[in-house]
Amino acid sequence: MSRAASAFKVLVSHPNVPTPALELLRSRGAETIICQSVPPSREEILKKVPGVDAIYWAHYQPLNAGILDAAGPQLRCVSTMSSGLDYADIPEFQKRKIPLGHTPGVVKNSVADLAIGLMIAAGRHFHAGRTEIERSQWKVEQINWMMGQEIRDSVIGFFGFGGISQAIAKRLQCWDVAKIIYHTRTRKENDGDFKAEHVPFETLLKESDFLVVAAPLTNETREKFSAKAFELMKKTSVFVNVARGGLVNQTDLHDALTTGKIFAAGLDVTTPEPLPADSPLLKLPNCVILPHMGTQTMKTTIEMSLLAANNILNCIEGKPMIRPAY
Ligand SMILES: O=C(O)C(=O)CO
Repeated sequence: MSRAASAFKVLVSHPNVPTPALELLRSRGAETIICQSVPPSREEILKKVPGVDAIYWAHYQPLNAGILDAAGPQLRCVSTMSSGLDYADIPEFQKRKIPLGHTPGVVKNSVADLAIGLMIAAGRHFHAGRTEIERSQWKVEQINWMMGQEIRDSVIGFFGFGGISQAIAKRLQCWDVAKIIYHTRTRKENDGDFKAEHVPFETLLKESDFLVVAAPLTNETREKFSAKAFELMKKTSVFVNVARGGLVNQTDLHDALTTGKIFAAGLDVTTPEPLPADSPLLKLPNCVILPHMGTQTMKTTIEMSLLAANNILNCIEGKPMIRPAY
């Protein structure tokens, strides 16, 4: 264990941060100031944050100038406990030269597992099938009932080809897929490891049998999947989003699912979150929706929490963050 830094204060924005991460911070000299509200209350954060050396941001509320101003000029660093940073005002951190860390990498396995679950659940009518049982509509005598899409012999397309997409591609190596294609701004050096091919966005849309979205939400990717995109996709295609709801125009997705432009969708992320219980998307038989639980396993949550703590500790101890955001 490295030398304990002199005492410093860390504001922890959520009471459920795993104990190993809190113990790690304390073992290296941190006094942890833990917010108790669930869901986190901005009022409590603003009350407790003045004077801290570091902020451990463990939820998805805006992380912006308001929080940095309230913390004060002694603030040395912030780490989120998330991979995505769409809720953080990164330019504001850059302007103030405050290091910001996050937790990509460690999320890839649990999100990849869930994405494959969604590919199958949406492609094979898990939601509609369950509903039919509840409605006593189990039509097992009909040979063409609940016909779904198979992963075998399919073209699997990825929008984004970072850690999560690559973890999915790695898992699919033994699923007898026809081809793996992906679209990113630039070609990935290691795509050959996954027998994947870089293609233009339009080709991704036209050729994918399963299209998985696993890219950050930025100004460039916002609503990238709208009517124009769904129009180009195969009528038999399955659309899966494990990234952020904001990459999709949900009204257009609803239209694509109800008019047969695409076959089905599996979503772990929506806009807004939580999705209102009366959302029209929830009424669709060909849409499987989960409450943003890609990283919800104990193993991954602990890994994320430790990485966030280590980002902060590195910074306090004068070393580069393990996963800096910029
Ligand atoms: O880490 C993230 O950004 C997540 O969305 C967790 O599911």
